[in-house]
Amino acid sequence: MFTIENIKALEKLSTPAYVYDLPLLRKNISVALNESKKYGYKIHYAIKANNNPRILEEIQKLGLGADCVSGQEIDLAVRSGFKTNEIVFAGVGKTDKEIQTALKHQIFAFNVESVQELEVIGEWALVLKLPASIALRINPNVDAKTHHYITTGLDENKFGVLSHELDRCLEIIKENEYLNFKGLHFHVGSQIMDLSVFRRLCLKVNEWNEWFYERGVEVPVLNLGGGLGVNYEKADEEAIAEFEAFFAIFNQFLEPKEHQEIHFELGRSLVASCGSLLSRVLYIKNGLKKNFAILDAGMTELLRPALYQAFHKIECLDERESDNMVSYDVVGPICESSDCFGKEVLLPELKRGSLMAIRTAGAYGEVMSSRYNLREELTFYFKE
Ligand SMILES: Cc1ncc(COP(=O)(O)O)c(C=O)c1O
Ligand SMILES: N[C@@H](CCCC[NH3+])C(=O)O
Repeated sequence: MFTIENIKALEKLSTPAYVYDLPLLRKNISVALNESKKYGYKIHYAIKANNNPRILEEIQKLGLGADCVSGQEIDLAVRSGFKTNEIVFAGVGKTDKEIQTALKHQIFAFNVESVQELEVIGEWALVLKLPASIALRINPNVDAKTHHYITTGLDENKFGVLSHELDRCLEIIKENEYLNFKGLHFHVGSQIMDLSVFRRLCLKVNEWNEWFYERGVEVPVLNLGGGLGVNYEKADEEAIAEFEAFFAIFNQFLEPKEHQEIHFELGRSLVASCGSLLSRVLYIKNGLKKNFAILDAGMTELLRPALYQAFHKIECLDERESDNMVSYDVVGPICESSDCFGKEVLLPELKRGSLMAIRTAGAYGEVMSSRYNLREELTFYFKE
């Protein structure tokens, strides 16, 4: 059960604030590492999920690599102590400056998403006389069965090199002595709860792997991306993601060649459960049709419910059980009707000042916050 007793300066707790449970973070990641190491797999942490310096420090110490989507993220990863040769860089719109940053740091691999991008990386590598390791991102047309905004592996999605352009990519790599072919990259989506999606991914990866070997091209690394979902309903009971089942699927269905390395880029499953957004009730408004609990946090602090109609468990920390349970629409203060954390949420009777926790907010929470409406800076607490 979520408690905040350990947080220092509890009386002075200012809200809205993110609170991160570091022991839970460490436990979650150690399970992920143990399960992945059973099969010799390597994990890169997808920094986009949460780039709070304290979280990065913890994750880096545990020995994960980093998966970045911008030059800024690469710089941050390096400053946070991640090894440069354990950093991968994806994204369909890498700028020249970002490519130079990645070259300068000699990262593990560019996950390349188009022919033109590959040409530009090649040009900069020649100009700077710095080698670039290339993993080609292939879109395997596997339905991730998740929200359509976070589905990335279908033919209609913008990600990855088109299959009929792979031969051209191999030519470009062959012609440029500064480009080294490192392997293949796949990522079909996020918050994937149906694990059969990963079985289907494996079957596609096997076919593509074969395609390269048939052409006499050795593929040193297969990077399967991330996407493992978390249980937002069972914030405490299932705080550790299904790493055992996840990695076992790849072990069962993937057919790597000898010496081929298998990498993953996990974000959400590593950090979601350790974060909660704390907020206080500003006002209660008992309407004709609905009761509204108006919080001091809104979509500016946690965008996921407004953007994806995502569910996050909402709890009152002052009183958990009551004979008098009331149904509330839990909303924020922002001038948007989508600024709603949950509709008809059954909670003990709330009052002005009630302390609330919006759970499983450690991934894509703080990083997606904004200052819209000129909101104040967020504050943070850490359970040590
Ligand atoms: C290329 C890539 N790798 C890794 C991730 C991390 O995904 P997740 O947080 O679902 O594990 C993402 C985000 O969806 C991504 O776009
Ligand atoms: N921002 C999304 C995840 C996107 C993953 C990045 N490709 C979420 O909050 O669920």
